[in-house]
Amino acid sequence: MPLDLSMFEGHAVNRSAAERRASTLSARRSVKKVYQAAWLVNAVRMIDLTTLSGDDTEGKVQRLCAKARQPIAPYIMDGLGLSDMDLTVGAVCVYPTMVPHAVKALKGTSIPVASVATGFPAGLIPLNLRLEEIKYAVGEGAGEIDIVINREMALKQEWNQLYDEIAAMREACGEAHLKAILATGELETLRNVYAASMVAMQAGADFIKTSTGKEGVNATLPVSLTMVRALRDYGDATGYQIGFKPAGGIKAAKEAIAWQVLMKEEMGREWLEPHLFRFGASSMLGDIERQLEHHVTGRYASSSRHAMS
Ligand SMILES: O=C[C@H](O)COP(=O)(O)O
Repeated sequence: MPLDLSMFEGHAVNRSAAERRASTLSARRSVKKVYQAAWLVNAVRMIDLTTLSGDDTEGKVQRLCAKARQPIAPYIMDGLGLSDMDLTVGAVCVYPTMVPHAVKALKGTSIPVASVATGFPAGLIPLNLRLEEIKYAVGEGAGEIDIVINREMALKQEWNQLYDEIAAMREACGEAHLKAILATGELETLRNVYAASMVAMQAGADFIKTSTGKEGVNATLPVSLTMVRALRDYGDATGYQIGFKPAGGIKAAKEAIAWQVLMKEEMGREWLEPHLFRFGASSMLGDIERQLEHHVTGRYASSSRHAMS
């Protein structure tokens, strides 16, 4: 199916309105304190627990996968009355050459392995190599592929070319899910963010994702609101449900609540499930565990920089 430009051409996004709306998503106003622990546990189910560093090793990936299998210490789960719950994160996200290590370490679980691909994070290698990288990661066992879009095409508003590239990536993924990283911090305008979201969804993305975590500006609430409105408009027009993944710089438990409030208010409860929402985060789980520990014991065993009050 060719790209339908009418789904986004001429669509204006008012930045200050998006910023105003995002600033009212304060966790304290929308989530009663007594329910915060439940929202934090739900956030854990939706984390793509990530390591994307130059010094990644098999051992580091094994430790990450152990945490993915048991994200919250058993005594905290007991204290929450959740000792029977088989809580895991949503996925583990790694570089392509780390996929076999993650697949091995997650054997026997239903936790998917997500791999970045297509020349992450800049994507500035020829398309045939980007497609080969997808096929390599899928061949090694990745069930989810996080691709990066070509920012030059988005900045020049070459939407048909961008659509063709993402459609080719979709095909290279085969059965694997495709998450399209827009790198919104590099797209200059919210109008470009909205258009790129629409192009990615029309080209077959299962999820749209804000950032690689490597841009100067990564996930923000106003940009997320723009993307979520795009996926809502796309759903209204086509009937398809597309997932959303904010990623990059999300570290604090209270941020996990703010993003869930955004999804609940804009999309409804259904978008608070791992098949339609993920947090891409390398360090947020640690703060969530500290806050849950505090909820159970009334104290922090280790110092927390991100108290929820
Ligand atoms: O996709 C996930 C991001 O790369 C994670 O970014 P972060 O390390 O800032 O949490």
